[in-house]
Amino acid sequence: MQGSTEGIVIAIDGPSGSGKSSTSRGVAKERGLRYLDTGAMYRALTWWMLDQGVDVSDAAAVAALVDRPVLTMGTDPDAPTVAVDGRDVAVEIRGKDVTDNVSAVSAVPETRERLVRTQREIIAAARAESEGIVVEGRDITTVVAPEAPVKLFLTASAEARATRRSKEVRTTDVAGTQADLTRRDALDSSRKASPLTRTADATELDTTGLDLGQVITLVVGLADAARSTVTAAE
Ligand SMILES: Nc1ncnc2c1ncn2[C@@H]1O[C@H](COP(=O)(O)OP(=O)(O)OP(=O)(O)O)[C@@H](O)[C@H]1O
Ligand SMILES: Nc1ccn([C@H]2C[C@H](O)[C@@H](COP(=O)(O)O)O2)c(=O)n1
Repeated sequence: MQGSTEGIVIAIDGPSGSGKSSTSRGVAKERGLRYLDTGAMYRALTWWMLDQGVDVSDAAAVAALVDRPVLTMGTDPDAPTVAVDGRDVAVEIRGKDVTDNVSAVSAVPETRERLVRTQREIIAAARAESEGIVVEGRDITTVVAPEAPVKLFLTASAEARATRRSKEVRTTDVAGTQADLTRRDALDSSRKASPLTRTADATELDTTGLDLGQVITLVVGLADAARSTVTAAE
């Protein structure tokens, strides 16, 4: 269990489009915490590989280069940033090319070793310097921060997720959007290295019938309860 002298860690996992980023940012803003989007880190590494002309279906080629690019993550929930070798790639990492290839890069064990190491460094710095951090991704509750006092597995029906994402990217092709989310979930859940899974001690929160404000309020409540439990125990 984490002590109150250091900031809290709130770990959130879940499938694509379940609301991890929006919820995490909202909670971090409400409680003055830092925010880390680990998916953006996998996307940034994928962008760099593609930019270098690396064949990302070749795991050995990806593994040989994972330590090359310098990733810099800004953890202010009001303005999170992601840079590769000093270049802001916030827009580029949301492109179709990166989205189509990020699961392949994420499945390479060396990719995960490198990024998990960096994520733990960012978490440790945030805990030392602030009230704590909300971290979201696919393996935060299981691998990156299994000791976090708040562990959530966010879900929503595939239809709800596709409808939300279609609205966000302004497409009427909800079926196509759903197929893309489902394809990525299948890859991320079936890979050998740290697949997306819910552990027994993570609270599952199905947000299908809830709006974003309601989800944020629920998670803030869980975070406040965890903080007061840790403080009372010391
Ligand atoms: N509870 C909710 N109700 C309605 N819309 C929501 C809710 N939660 C998130 N959204 C919206 O759904 C879309 C997807 O949310 P978000 O990007 O936070 O999901 P994610 O799990 O981080 O996705 P990814 O894993 O693909 O990065 C966004 O447009 C967001 O505003
Ligand atoms: N902790 C994480 C975070 C992300 N990934 C991979 C798998 C996702 O498909 C991809 C992009 O993430 P998103 O921006 O959709 O949250 O990155 C992972 O393997 N582990």
